[in-house]
Amino acid sequence: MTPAPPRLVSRTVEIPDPGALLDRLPDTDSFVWLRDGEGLVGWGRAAQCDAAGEDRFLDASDWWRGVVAAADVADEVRVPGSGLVCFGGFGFSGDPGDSVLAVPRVVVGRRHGVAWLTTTAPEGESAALPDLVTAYDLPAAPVGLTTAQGALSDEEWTAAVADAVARIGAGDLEKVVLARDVVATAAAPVDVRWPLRRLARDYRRCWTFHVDGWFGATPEMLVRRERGLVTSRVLAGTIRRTGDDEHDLALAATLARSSKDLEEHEYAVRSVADALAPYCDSMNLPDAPFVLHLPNVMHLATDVAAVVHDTGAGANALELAAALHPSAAVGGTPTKAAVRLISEVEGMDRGRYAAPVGWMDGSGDGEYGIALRSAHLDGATVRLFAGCGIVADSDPSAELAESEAKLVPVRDALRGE
Ligand SMILES: C=C(O[C@@H]1C=C(C(=O)O)C=C[C@H]1O)C(=O)O
Repeated sequence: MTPAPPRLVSRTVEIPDPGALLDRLPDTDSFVWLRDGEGLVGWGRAAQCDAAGEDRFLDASDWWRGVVAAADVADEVRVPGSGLVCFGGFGFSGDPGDSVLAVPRVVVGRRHGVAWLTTTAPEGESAALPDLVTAYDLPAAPVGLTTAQGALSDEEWTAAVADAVARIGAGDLEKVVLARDVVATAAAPVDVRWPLRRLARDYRRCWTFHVDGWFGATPEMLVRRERGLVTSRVLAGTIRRTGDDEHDLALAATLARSSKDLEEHEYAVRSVADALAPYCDSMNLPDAPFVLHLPNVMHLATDVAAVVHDTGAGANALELAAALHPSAAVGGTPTKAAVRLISEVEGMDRGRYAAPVGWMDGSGDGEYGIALRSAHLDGATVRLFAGCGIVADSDPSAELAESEAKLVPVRDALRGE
């Protein structure tokens, strides 16, 4: 049961350039969605819906529709992300599926150079007036970090990959994405603003996020809905970078021609296109993927675009995310068989790793990324996750190396300068 929607009062005003948005964040209960200096940061909770189970997305979306219908909103900026907004983080699987949709008390946003401040409070309570002038002390670096294996040892995980390859060979399924976790422990509680700053600085083409202790910098946009235009960035097919630019370019060319990677990519694009089709018209699917260069890896990437049926009453960003999750990029093909195999062989609960994370506004516009290159912070413990698409000719030790490369962003972000 989701809670009855509260009546919220929300005010948005344009503000002078607030500088780096991450510098405005206090150290408690923050929400972050940033790419290349733009996006939203927030803190405090004016309202919250906890959801779980198979219906977690649609329960949360119904709650949000109720909140929006009851709210008193004045928004002088009127762009996607201004006015009333919620942040959401969702469980990967429906069991237990622990998820949240929360409305921050304060949001500071920037889009195309225009900045705004939104304050929201339950009716009858006065809104928090934030202090955007005081610079906070710089967050301290994590101290005394040690790293340990997660649910499976390296040997156990490569054995699970080999098992999955055999199942694919036997015709049980075509592709499955298997993930592993690694646990880092610091000597004192970690201030999430430290890794967030590093990720936002080093991974500018990714979306740096934080909701409820789940943070990371994802390169994969599950769905963006902006005034009725729907886009999705599909990734699948990966090569590690070597640090030698010339060699990396040659590797990128190999990636663009690799039949294993192209096949894996094709599954992922098809799953996104099929899932969006019932909600959208005029879909544009590029003929061939491009190579996305990130500091740690390169991916085959395809940007899918479409127009949502009936902008006003049509599916909102969260409902589209619900239709898309789990895509072949993080589940596999066919989805049901892949998700079953994941729960059989991974030996861990993914929590919110590889699930939708992002924000949505009162018009249903928003962005939900896939929570990859991510971790869960709980006090002094950080649990990092990474996974790989396994197909018929996957080599378990190469997949282990690929998962290590995908752990690099968060690992590096936790290091001191
Ligand atoms: C599962 C992850 O990444 C996904 C798997 C990829 C692959 O197997 O090539 C590439 C990008 C993502 O879709 C991860 O980063 O943990």
